[in-house]
Amino acid sequence: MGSTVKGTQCSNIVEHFGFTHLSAGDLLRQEIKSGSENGAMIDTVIKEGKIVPSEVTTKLLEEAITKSGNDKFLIDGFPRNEENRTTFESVAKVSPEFVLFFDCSEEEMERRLLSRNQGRSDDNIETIRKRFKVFVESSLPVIEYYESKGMVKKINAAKPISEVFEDVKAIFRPYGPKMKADRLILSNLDHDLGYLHRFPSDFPMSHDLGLSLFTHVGTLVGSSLRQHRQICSSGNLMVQEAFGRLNKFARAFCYWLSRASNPKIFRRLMSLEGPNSRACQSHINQVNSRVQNLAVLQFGCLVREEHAVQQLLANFASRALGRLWNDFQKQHASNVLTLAGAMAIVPPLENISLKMLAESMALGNIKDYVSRPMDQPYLEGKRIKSRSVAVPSTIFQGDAIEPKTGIKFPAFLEDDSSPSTTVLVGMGFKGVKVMRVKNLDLYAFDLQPNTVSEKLGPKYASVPTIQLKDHPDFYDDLLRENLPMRVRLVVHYNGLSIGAVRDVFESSLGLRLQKMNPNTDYRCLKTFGSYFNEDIPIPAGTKIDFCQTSDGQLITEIDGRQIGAVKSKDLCRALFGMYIGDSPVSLDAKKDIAKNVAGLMGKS
Ligand SMILES: Nc1ncnc2c1ncn2[C@@H]1O[C@H](COP(=O)(O)OP(=O)(O)OP(=O)(O)O)[C@@H](O)[C@H]1O
Ligand SMILES: O=c1ccn([C@@H]2O[C@H](COP(=O)(O)O)[C@@H](O)[C@H]2O)c(=O)[nH]1
Repeated sequence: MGSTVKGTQCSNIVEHFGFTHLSAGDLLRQEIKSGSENGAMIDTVIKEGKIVPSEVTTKLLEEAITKSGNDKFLIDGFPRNEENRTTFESVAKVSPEFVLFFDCSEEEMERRLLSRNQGRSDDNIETIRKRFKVFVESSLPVIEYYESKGMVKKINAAKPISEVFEDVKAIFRPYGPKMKADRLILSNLDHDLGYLHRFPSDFPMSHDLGLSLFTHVGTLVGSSLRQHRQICSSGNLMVQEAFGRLNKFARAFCYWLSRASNPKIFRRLMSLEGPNSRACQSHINQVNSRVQNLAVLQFGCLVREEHAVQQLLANFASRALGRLWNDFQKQHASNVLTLAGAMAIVPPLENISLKMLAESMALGNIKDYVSRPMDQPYLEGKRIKSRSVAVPSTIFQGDAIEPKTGIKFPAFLEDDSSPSTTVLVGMGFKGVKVMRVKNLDLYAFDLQPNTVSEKLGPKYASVPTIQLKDHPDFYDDLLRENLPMRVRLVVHYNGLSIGAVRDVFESSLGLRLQKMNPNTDYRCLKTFGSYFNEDIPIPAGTKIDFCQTSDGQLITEIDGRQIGAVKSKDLCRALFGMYIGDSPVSLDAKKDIAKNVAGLMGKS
């Protein structure tokens, strides 16, 4: 693609056709901001309008591909030269389905880039002209190569954005969510009863299979269960309730499945990197941990086994979990009803949103369970103790709207279904100058439910919720335990500069650090401040996230993009102390957080 409209059109394509957008230029710019060892070199190359060495860009793309969990990618602004192309193809062992070439005159490109106004170091006339030269010398030969293979689709990019997108849509339509030849076969909860369900032939089998299932499976489970006379004919209310939960859980599971385990990615990792590679193992571990959590969530409350129906359900569930892993390993279309069987024994979770259920299936390690051969009774003779991972109905069940500003905070962070998923436990707004910057006084506080229960549950189990918010040690423990947590600030007026944000944080954190530990190493603060680069725009609506990891890193993100990370437990404590420590930004919000944390620990 030429440099004219790529980013703009890629956003449209992603929205309509569900690809993962990987902009090589964006990945390189992120690398500069992350302060990595290659950062300075990349910065110089970009300012010169030249091309970064292939191995650097290829590695960044590979990492992003692995991380995405998707199998449909829109690679933007790459390969820039023949060497890029051959390096990527030899590493990734794939070539593109087709190449989009946006055609536009240099004058028009120049005009657009000069008015782009995103503070990019290469949006100046000298660099732009150098980039044009590099494009003709190095990038055009790549286009010619793909043209010789009949893979280039040319689009007139001189037209207005919406008209360009009409042409783009015509090209992408055949690649959108669409039925492939294969069919998904769903067997009944119990094979012995001989019931088999097939999806209709127009059932969509795209990369977002799970999301489509999300809508289909509810009806399907219901109809399948109705045929399961042995269980349903009794009209037993308890059985109906169990199936209601099963239905809901199956749908939540499908949603989760679509985001967490992607057999194609897994297969690719297996073949490219080998089963023992780090990437492959980390993917396996991720899925393992979710399966583990699923098991805990389901079997943790395996109650009153003497009841025949429960025994039957437990039996289905036990077999189903074993199959889940085997299906995943064999890249079979998942046997959804079998999986649904795993949902049969569930705690009463009616008030929790499907998405929350899906997202709460995380954490843990199930290596010793998943290696069991298929159909070996999965949990026979084993009782997993409940860790109460479900998010209670006392806390935010969906997106929460901060009442004074109308700004929405997600109950879960949208793009994260990993074990580090945090849930919203509090919001704060003061409407007056906080930390001397009025537009930064709105925030949300997120915590990871399982870790909270695990670390604080034992100590505070016997303390009534009402007392918890005034308990002298409670907030200290929250701050001391290195719990994964996040504060999201939302800029709610225009006109705030990143420099002002840096200044207020530097001075507030400096004071807190000094109070906490007069001998602290202030270099962490300097490093932290250095991430707030003057050219980062922060208009109203910008989200600034501070995340603490369990190993004491403070990660700063702006609109989902990491701008820096610094490892310092003191700095983490100082930062989160601003919200749940002494003299917090909002005392009400601090107390709300305590109440919701109590909920996460299973208190009502
Ligand atoms: N069809 C169009 N008509 C007018 N302006 C457009 C059109 N498409 C994009 N623009 C504007 O042109 C500028 C550059 O677009 P964009 O950032 O999408 O280009 P790009 O190809 O991704 O650039 P680069 O390769 O430098 O990252 C933006 O300010 C965008 O709003
Ligand atoms: O594969 C790549 C992609 C980009 N670069 C460098 O980054 C800038 C900006 O790229 P955009 O795609 O326009 O955002 C580009 O001029 C190159 O200097 C690269 O080296 N390799």
